[in-house]
Amino acid sequence: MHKLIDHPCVQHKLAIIRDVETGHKRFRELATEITKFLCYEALQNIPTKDITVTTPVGEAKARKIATDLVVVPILRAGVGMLDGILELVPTARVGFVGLFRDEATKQPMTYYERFPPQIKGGTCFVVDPMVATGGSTVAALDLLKTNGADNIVVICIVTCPEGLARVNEAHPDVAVYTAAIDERLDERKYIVPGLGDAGDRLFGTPH
Ligand SMILES: O=P(O)(O)OC[C@H]1O[C@H](OP(=O)(O)OP(=O)(O)O)[C@H](O)[C@@H]1O
Ligand SMILES: O=c1cc[nH]c(=O)[nH]1
Ligand SMILES: [Mg+2]
Repeated sequence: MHKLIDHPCVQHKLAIIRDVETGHKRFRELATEITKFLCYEALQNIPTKDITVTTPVGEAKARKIATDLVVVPILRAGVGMLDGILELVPTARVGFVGLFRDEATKQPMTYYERFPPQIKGGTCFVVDPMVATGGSTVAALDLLKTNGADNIVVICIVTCPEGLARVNEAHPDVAVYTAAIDERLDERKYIVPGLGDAGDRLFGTPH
């Protein structure tokens, strides 16, 4: 399952973050701003509990979030989405998956994993700006599930049909929230038109 967030505010920011002229400072700011909108949408279906609060005037029926939230950025580029989620959900816990895509084989290589115990029973948000072949996302989801997570949502900024199909085939229970579903992958397995190398654009490293 996937959900494309087509809201004008998201699409306006997406237009700027895609632009090759946008530098790393503005790119980082936009990644945070876009992530906040995507996270807001992804939070729509999290468990809540009914409570009663006493206002100065009377008793009000109310709802509070009733799940532990764990954000899991995929290093490195996923870190660019962490602040946006934490601004929206400051109490979220944070786990990390370190993965990079081998330049030659395009296969994800895992170099780090660290999760809080609340991935079991809580709601996990895996964040990475790009779901290209989907290999990195599937590897992160495999790791999380092996460690006991069973309620996971993916938030990305740009994906493509191939990546969505791969994630959906391996993990049909996981919803992917995205600001864009682009046309295709090129011969280097970059998303076209995409936004280039998200990690390099976020952190100002040369590609
Ligand atoms: O869907 P895939 O085909 O697996 O590609 C997407 C992955 O590639 C990028 O990371 P990269 O390997 O460049 O690592 P980095 O974040 O350290 O730059 C991106 O941030 C995803 O993690
Ligand atoms: O288009 C792409 C594909 C993989 N990783 C990126 O950063 N961008
Ligand atoms: Mg990169």
